[in-house]
This record gives sequence, structure tokens and C-alpha cells, in this order.
Amino acid sequence: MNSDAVLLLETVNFAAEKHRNQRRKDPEATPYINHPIGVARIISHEGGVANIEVLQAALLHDTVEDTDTSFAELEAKFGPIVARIVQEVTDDKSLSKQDRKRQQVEHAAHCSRQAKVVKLADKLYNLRDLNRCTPSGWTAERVQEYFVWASEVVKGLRGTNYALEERLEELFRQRGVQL
Ligand SMILES: Nc1nc2c(ncn2[C@@H]2O[C@H](COP(=O)(O)OP(=O)(O)O)[C@@H](OP(=O)(O)OP(=O)(O)O)[C@H]2O)c(=O)[nH]1
Ligand SMILES: [Mn+2]
Repeated sequence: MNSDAVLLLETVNFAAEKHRNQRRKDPEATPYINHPIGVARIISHEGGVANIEVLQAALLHDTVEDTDTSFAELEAKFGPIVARIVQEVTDDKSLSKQDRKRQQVEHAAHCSRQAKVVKLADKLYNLRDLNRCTPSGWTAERVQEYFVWASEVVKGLRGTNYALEERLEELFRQRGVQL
């Protein structure tokens, strides 16, 4: 009964309920849950990682940052390993946006391997999303700044997953951003 398939369905259902009222910032206001599902899918399909806790953490990675979910709730429901990975990839919302962005760059290299895989896939998904369409209200300069900042974060994540890093490098190269 506690097979990986059952656990994954339990996890994606939890994330879908938590993100149920959220939309992405694209003009079509895509359901937010498409993002965590897509991040988990990048990890398995492109990264070749089948570790259940990493995939669960990917599905849950924005629940604490963006919904009323607590780490205690994640730990009770999905265990300490999943809760810890989500904690590692969660921004401290009490900080200013500028400090949060700086912290991600500083913390990237000190994350666990599992958290680094989630962060690589999160950035890969978001950069592809920026190439697909511009979020409502974003200028071309803001998009380019996101690429530059993401490259600073990815620098600290190198040596974790060759396939994901290769795809990220190609996106940075297309934007003229040096990794
Ligand atoms: N590219 C893109 N991003 C969107 C869209 N809708 C929502 N987002 C989210 O917005 C975040 C990036 O926007 P920012 O302005 O830099 O950050 P902010 O949400 O904290 O203000 C990402 O959060 P995150 O996943 O927590 O990652 P991170 O960027 O904070 O590391 C991303 O998932 C969209 O349509 N396109
Ligand atoms: Mn995310």
C-alpha cells in the first residue's frame, strides 16, 4: 500500500489542494500546480533522478513559501527527509526581496545534493517559462535580470546533475549570460 506510486499521488494531491487558488503570472494565468508538477517531471524525465523523497520535495517545494503550509505539517505527513529538502529550498519571506535573492546565491553551494537537484529543476522550469512568455507586467530588462540572477544561483549548484546543468548552460548561452 505504501508504494512509491501511492506516495506520489498523495503528495501531488496535497500540493494541488494547497495551491488550488493560485495562478502563474503568465497572461493566461495558468494554474500554479503546473509548476511544481513540471519541476518534478524535469527531475525524473530529464535529470534521470527517481528518488522518491526528491520527487516529493519537488512537488511540495513552493507550498511553505506560497501557501499556509508549515514545515511541521510536511514533516507529519511526508516525513523528516522531505520536510528538510523543502526547508532548504524555501526563501525566508520575512526578508526583503533583495535580501532573499542574495541569500539564494549565498546558500546554493551549502545545500544538500537533494535540495540542489530541486533548485536546478526549479530554475530550469522558470527560465523556460520566461522564454515561453513574459509574466504580466514584466519588462524585457526584468526578464534578463532574472536570467543573470539565476546564473549566479546555478553557479553554486554545479557538479550536481550534468543533464540539468547542460540544459541550463544552453539557456544562459542563448541570453549571452556567462555562467
Ligand atoms: N517564469 C515565470 N515565473 C513565474 C510565473 N508565475 C509565477 N512565477 C514564479 O515567480 C518567481 C519569480 O519571480 P520573482 O519576481 O523573481 O520572485 P517573487 O515571486 O519572489 O517576487 C518564481 O518563484 P520560485 O519558483 O519560488 O523560484 P525563485 O525564482 O524564487 O527561485 C516563479 O515560480 C510565470 O508565469 N513565469
Ligand atoms: Mn518554484
